[in-house]
Amino acid sequence: MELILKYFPDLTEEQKGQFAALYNLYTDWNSKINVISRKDIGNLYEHHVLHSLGIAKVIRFAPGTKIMDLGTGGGFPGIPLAILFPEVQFHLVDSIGKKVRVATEVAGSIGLKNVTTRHARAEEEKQLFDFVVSRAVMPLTDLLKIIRKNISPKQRNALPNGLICLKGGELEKEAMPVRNKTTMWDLKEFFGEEFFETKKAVYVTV
Ligand SMILES: C[S@@+](CC[C@H](N)C(=O)[O-])C[C@H]1O[C@@H](n2cnc3c(N)ncnc32)[C@H](O)[C@@H]1O
Repeated sequence: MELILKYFPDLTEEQKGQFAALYNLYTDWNSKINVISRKDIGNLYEHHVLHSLGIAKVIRFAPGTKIMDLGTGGGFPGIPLAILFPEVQFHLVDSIGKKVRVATEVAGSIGLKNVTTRHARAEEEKQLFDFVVSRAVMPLTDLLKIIRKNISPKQRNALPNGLICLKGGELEKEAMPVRNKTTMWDLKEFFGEEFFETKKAVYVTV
């Protein structure tokens, strides 16, 4: 929790309470439904919460922005981002129902009003969004094929609408989209912990 304050010092008391509550909630839910590797639960704040918030270091979403988290699992990166941006709407989608249930229960327990969840394949989702975010779901080019239909033509942020993904060191092997403008940030520029040494945020306009 101190780790979140180290990089996001301006949190309100409500946000601090919400981030602090995640530890017990995820420890409890993860013992019933596996959404985080069990040996990694002790690293919840560094490997999952702070990692998710890497997206907030590359873009500050404007109030009213609509975002889909594709393949959210237990709620990453959607739930940490929804805590940080209470005026932004997050729609968390996953094809595995019991994982979506964890995301729904955690969001409800901490009183998030800006989160909706859906048990579906993202291919079935018809709503429009300004951005799609995603962590550890599928290669960029596959994500782009699925979300082209979901990106709103209306712009309300400094960065044009598109896809923002969290990626690990495997990115070198991945094909980069050629027709879209792609920007990459090393998360080690923002976060000093060794875990972030190879982690990247990738933004692709759609
Ligand atoms: C490795 S998990 C990552 C979960 C979460 N994003 C995280 O970082 O903790 C990948 C998730 O993507 C979901 N997924 C894969 N393909 C999907 C699709 N086409 N539509 C919706 N969810 C999908 C899986 O069900 C799984 O929960």
